[in-house]
Amino acid sequence: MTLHSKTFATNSPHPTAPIGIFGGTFDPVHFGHLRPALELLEQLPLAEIRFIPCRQPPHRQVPAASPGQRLAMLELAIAGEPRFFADDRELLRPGPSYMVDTLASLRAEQGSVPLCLILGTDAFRGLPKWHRWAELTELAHLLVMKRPGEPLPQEGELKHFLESRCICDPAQLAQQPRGLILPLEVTQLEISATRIRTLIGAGRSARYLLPDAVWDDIQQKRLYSAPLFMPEK
Ligand SMILES: Nc1ncnc2c1ncn2[C@@H]1O[C@H](COP(=O)(O)OP(=O)(O)OP(=O)(O)O)[C@@H](O)[C@H]1O
Ligand SMILES: O=C(O)c1ccc[n+]([C@@H]2O[C@H](COP(=O)([O-])O)[C@@H](O)[C@H]2O)c1
Repeated sequence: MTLHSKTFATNSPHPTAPIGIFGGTFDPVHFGHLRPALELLEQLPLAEIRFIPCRQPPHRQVPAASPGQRLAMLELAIAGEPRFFADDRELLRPGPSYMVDTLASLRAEQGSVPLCLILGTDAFRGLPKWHRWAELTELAHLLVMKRPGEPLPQEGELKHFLESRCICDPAQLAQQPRGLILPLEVTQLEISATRIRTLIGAGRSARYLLPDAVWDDIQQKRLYSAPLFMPEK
């Protein structure tokens, strides 16, 4: 397994344009990640989107594919979009992949450039279980993408957290480095990595749920097809 750091776009025509940060397990990456991310690039004043696969998800089982396998699939998936980048910082960091640590390292590199953490509504609703979650908006804005069957919180502390920071105008993201929440409508694709792993485990095809290059890679390496699939150490 070879992990490597990529060089990121530093010659953007808008050096202070916000950077999108899309964290996930990406086990595997699929069109439910890629299509909404492209729509955010088109709709918002973002310079780029960095996909950051986590090494050890804090609140779920160890991923089925290894860090190197998940990074390889991600790189295949984003190869054709010049403003998508894979960032392997969480894969290189031992221990649980806490997002607050990731955002702190990005903030140290980027100074006052606005950072926008991209989340689906399911991940947003789980936010109070995240490590030092209230600090996330001290480091970044949040972009919350609607996900099928996953409404925004309607009560409790998260509703208050959302309402006290919620904006409607995307232009505001570029005017301050952190602290705002923008809920977004994206094309609703009811695709999940869990469903893809289940299909493959049952001997069925996952074609057309993810890029062909990723599907070819999965087949070539026999990922997810138990009992043949042995995750790389
Ligand atoms: N179909 C989708 N539409 C919108 N957002 C999505 C979709 N699938 C995943 N996301 C968002 O992408 C981020 C990373 O998700 P993740 O890598 O866990 O994918 P997943 O499909 O939810 O995986 P799993 O089924 O293994 O939990 C999360 O913020 C999640 O809300
Ligand atoms: O920081 C945390 O405590 C934390 C807890 C749960 C999830 N996350 C991050 O949220 C992102 C989506 O997680 P998941 O489990 O939906 O793939 C991914 O980047 C995780 O590292 C982060």
